[in-house]
Amino acid sequence: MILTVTPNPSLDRTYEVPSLERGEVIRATGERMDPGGKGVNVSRAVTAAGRRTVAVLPLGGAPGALVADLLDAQGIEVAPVPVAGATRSNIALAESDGVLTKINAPGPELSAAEQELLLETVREQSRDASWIACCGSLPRGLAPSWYAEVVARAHAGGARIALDTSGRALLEALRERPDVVKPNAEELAEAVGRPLATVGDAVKAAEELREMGAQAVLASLGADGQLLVDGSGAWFGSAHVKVVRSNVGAGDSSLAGFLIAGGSGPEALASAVAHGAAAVQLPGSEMPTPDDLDPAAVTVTAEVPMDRVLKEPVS
Ligand SMILES: Nc1ncnc2c1ncn2[C@@H]1O[C@H](COP(=O)(O)OP(=O)(O)O)[C@@H](O)[C@H]1O
Ligand SMILES: O=P(O)(O)OC[C@H]1O[C@](O)(COP(=O)(O)O)[C@@H](O)[C@@H]1O
Repeated sequence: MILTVTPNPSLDRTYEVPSLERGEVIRATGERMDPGGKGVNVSRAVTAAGRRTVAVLPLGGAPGALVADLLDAQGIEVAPVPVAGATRSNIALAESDGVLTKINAPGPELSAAEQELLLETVREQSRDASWIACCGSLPRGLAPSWYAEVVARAHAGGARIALDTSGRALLEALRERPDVVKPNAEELAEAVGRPLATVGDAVKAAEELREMGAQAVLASLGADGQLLVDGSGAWFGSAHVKVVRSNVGAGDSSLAGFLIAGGSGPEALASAVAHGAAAVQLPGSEMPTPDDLDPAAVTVTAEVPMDRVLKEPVS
């Protein structure tokens, strides 16, 4: 079973708009609502793949009830932690030229009792988990060391941990040696405090995260593909994508693909790339089913193109 932990879930609202004009009334041409948050999306993708997952998440207020209903409709097993504050709503504005603008709300502050209940729920649900995926930003109330504590507890219980977060929450958790971390290019650049211009820059940054404690780094580089750097070396994976519809949740879909395929090595990287490529061709944060995947379009190589200039460099 793959357990996911999303301390700050969301109701994701996507509006399709012709283009963004500041200060104007913009009429949306389409809208959709998805249950969101990075771990929630991992659970949606794992469920879409026909594998068992349980999603632990705080839920509160009317948006929280809606997230619960949407997850129920998708057949996702949830271990909810009831909280007094309302679950946040995150907005994505998808322009017709493919540019996406996101507004992520801070979310409710968790009280001391709610924090304790969240940790206790993670502990209870961890019993038959082979992997625990801890994903997304931390809500107010949780200390930046929160994920570090979850990693330490999971390892003590014999589970492996995948961590997808950023900033201090990521840096503090590295000391507990998470089995895999999944930064995107911006998060990787922020973690090492340097810009990334080439694939080689990303490899060096990933190696630095390993020196700081990560056992493996699955770095997603948007349109440029993905890198896996672990104790035995580095691999680069990419896939041809015809039309990008929405990249919301593409990283989450990738992480799910990686874990479903065992969570280590080049085959897991290939699955991560296939899941990311499929996700960007679906609307909103819809997660791919096996029928959406095109493994033949994926290339994985140990000959990492170190000098390749990134299409989406991070300055
Ligand atoms: N514009 C794109 N074209 C092709 N593939 C993409 C594109 N954007 C994302 N992907 C695929 O989805 C994966 C995850 O996307 P990325 O933007 O790196 O992650 P995140 O959603 O975490 O920010 C990428 O590594 C790639 O495989
Ligand atoms: O916890 P954060 O960093 O605010 O991110 C939450 C958002 O991330 C998502 O999981 C999307 O993930 P990506 O940013 O990887 O595309 C949304 O569902 C959610 O709105």
